Amino acid sequence: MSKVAVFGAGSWGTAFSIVLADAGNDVTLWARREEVAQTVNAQRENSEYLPGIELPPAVQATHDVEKAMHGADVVVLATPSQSLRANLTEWAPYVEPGAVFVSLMKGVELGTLERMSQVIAEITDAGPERIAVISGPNLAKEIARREPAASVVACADEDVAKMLQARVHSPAFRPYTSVDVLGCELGGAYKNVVALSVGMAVGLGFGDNTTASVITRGLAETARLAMALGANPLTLMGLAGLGDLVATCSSPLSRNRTFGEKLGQGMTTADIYASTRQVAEGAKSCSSLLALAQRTGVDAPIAHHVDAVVDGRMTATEMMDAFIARDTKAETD
Ligand SMILES: NC(=O)C1=CN([C@@H]2O[C@H](COP(=O)(O)OP(=O)(O)OC[C@H]3O[C@@H](n4cnc5c(N)ncnc54)[C@H](O)[C@@H]3O)[C@@H](O)[C@H]2O)C=CC1
Ligand SMILES: O=C(CO)COP(=O)(O)O
Repeated sequence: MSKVAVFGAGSWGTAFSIVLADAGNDVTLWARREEVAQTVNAQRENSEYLPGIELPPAVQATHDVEKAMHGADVVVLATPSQSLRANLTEWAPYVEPGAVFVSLMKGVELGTLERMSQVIAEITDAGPERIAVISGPNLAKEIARREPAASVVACADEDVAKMLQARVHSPAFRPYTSVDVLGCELGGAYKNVVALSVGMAVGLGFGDNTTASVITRGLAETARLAMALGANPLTLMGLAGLGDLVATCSSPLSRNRTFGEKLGQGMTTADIYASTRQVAEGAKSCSSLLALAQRTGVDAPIAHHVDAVVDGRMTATEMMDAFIARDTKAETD
């Protein structure tokens, strides 16, 4: 059996451990808090993040980094994007030589404006053939319940993408390969920002015309930036683009959409942070994606307005009014 180390025992790290175990891997799940690792091992459940889901015997949790890394040829990273740099700096000395990194994270680092694959490359000595991304319409709770879903495994080296595809293909999880790491990462990070604005529309009481309009213009904005940075446009039409955008913007399970809904109902960002432990990546990545768009010379009205609402400089109502009042133009511009 092949061993995979999963770092981050939150919703997605835990749910993805189930996929890996179902696909025939031996999984060591690293938890930041020792008591979480102990509970997982004793009760076969991560009661805080995935209550009611029984973890298969092939998933063992630990708080010990060295133990988690030992013998693992694949290292899966599922922490919040903004803490990855600090986390990986601590973990890098224990990585097995030649191990492949897989990012499950959907954010862009504040300040550096780096995607997670870029942060991994900077902190470790791994080349692009050792850095992959898995991204798609994969809400953790549904994946943990083994509801059928597809996803994309992207790596610049297609053979490595195929190797990982085989390692994560389970009875309920269907992975497709891609070599477009950048397109997958930007699709994953941007859909969170769009989901925030869709959530705001829902929180304000608007219906499906509004949300469909925002989703569609969100896809146009994502594609504009991703293509300017070199992504394959077809990636944005695929599972890591449109697929994830639709899942996240439609689902009450999405933390980003829920965060937006609360903003739409008038809660402040500080109040929302105080009300949950769960990460909503878009609330930070709206700033980094906006800065990336500005640096690239790309128009990003959704990121611009979402950033203003999250930062308390504008209300959700003012954002929706501003969307409609913008200078008119051709749809395909
Ligand atoms: N939950 C989901 O449905 C999906 C989430 N993702 C992505 O996976 C990544 C992780 O998200 P979730 O597991 O959902 O988040 P979560 O909020 O459920 O869990 C976050 C995990 O990170 C840990 N953590 C928090 N701060 C930390 C720090 N400073 N250092 C180390 N660990 C820290 C927490 O203890 C927890 O284990 C995010 O980038 C998210 O966008 C991707 C696909 C699906
Ligand atoms: O990325 C996700 C689904 O693919 C999960 O979205 P949220 O982080 O908004 O819950």
